[in-house]
Amino acid sequence: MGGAAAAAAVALLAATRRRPAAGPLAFLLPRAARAGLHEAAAPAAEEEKGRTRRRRRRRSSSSRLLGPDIPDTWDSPPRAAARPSPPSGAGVDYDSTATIIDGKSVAEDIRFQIAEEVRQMKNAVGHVPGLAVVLVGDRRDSESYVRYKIKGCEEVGIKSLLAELPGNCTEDVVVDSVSRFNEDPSVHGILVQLPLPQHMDEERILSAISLEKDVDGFHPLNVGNLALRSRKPLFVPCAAKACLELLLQSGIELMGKHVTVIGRSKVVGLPTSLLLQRHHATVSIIHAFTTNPEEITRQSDIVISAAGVANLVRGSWLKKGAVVIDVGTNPIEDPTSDYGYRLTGDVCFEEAVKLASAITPVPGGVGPVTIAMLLANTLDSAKLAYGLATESPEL
Ligand SMILES: NC(=O)C1=CN([C@@H]2O[C@H](COP(=O)(O)OP(=O)(O)OC[C@H]3O[C@@H](n4cnc5c(N)ncnc54)[C@H](OP(=O)(O)O)[C@@H]3O)[C@@H](O)[C@H]2O)C=CC1
Ligand SMILES: Nc1nc(=O)c2c([nH]1)NC[C@@H]1CN(c3ccc(C(=O)N[C@@H](CCC(=O)O)C(=O)O)cc3)C=[N+]21
Repeated sequence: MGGAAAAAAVALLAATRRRPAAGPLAFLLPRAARAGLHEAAAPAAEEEKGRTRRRRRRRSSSSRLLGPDIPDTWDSPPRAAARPSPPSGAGVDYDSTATIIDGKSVAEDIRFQIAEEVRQMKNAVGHVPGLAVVLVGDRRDSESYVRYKIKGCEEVGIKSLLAELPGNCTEDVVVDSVSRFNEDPSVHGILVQLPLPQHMDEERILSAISLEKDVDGFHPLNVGNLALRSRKPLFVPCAAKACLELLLQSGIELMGKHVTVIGRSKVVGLPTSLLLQRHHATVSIIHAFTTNPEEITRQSDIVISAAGVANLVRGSWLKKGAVVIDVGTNPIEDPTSDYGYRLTGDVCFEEAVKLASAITPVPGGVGPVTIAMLLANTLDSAKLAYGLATESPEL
């Protein structure tokens, strides 16, 4: 963001007020056109419209945004292929009163706040946060996700560095790249994009990231501290934080609620279930060996799915009024799309939206908030490095 735009963004921030009390989810309803950060320097009339929109979307007081947060050795059964698609709901009136939780809007608010804090940091210490991304190989999906992360950095004024390594390089080359970023004082966060090529020892590479720069929160010590009630991790994995942020911002109570998490990976399922327990939810975990998963989800107030299986969660898996958070991001063939495929979640949206009280879409739900949380973790890391914070914030 340029100087003028940043100044306008500050003015805009100063003009915002807390969200007026409305229905708990009213401020997250989708809107036709959402002002991006780049529009902060828009002319006065546009700016006034932006202010009104932002006022409507102020964060709820229960949400905590910025925080500086076991090896998986089980054998997996053969991975279930994408389930057969249910009848297409395209163009159909869903006959639903569910709130569609707008992740893009939540992410935009978070980025807006981060941009302001980055500006303040620059004024205070003359430095901005830095995020280093290590990308090994040429998987198209990984390349896209890395692009989103770098674009997110640009939008909020975080410096980004990218190390692109060939898929056939050695593990040592990746570890060396991580080590260089560990030693670079302008880098506050290091992310090694997963999955890594099969010949590499993921645990070894992730453990090479210094604890203070582990903005993905995958370091065993960060995972362990997340699991222990008396401890606090430096960083919490971004997708888990995103799920909690969406629930809290949507005014959804967690204490004593039965939440089912589908998936137990270190990227999403495991940290999400641990974070939910810290918020006093009663958590059930479903994985690939679970029998009759639908019996568990049918009893759940909240279902969070991160299995990576398209259309796994059908309407019949949900109780009426359940809240559904769909983390799954699965490419499925679609000859009508420009690229020949489109992204879909784990949840059969057309069926679930008829039963749920609130639901995240894919795309436009958890994904953009995950990226925003990566920026938040990087900012928090830089705050600690420059002495602007003394400990990681509450989870
Ligand atoms: N939107 C976002 O921000 C993000 C989205 N994602 C998406 O989330 C999904 C999951 O990602 P990730 O956790 O990295 O994936 P993994 O493959 O590492 O883990 C998947 C988990 O789901 C479980 N699982 C797989 N199939 C089934 C099934 N049929 N029934 C029940 N459980 C099942 C597995 O069980 P087991 O442990 O027994 O093998 C495993 O624990 C993917 O679609 C990914 O693209 C990921 C990160 C962020
Ligand atoms: N070290 C590491 N950390 C990760 O956090 C990590 C990773 N590796 N490897 C892959 C998974 C996946 N993941 C996503 C992040 C954002 C979107 C996202 O922004 N999705 C958009 C859609 C994007 C599109 O349209 O292509 C959305 O849902 O709206 C999706 C998936 C993070 N992961």
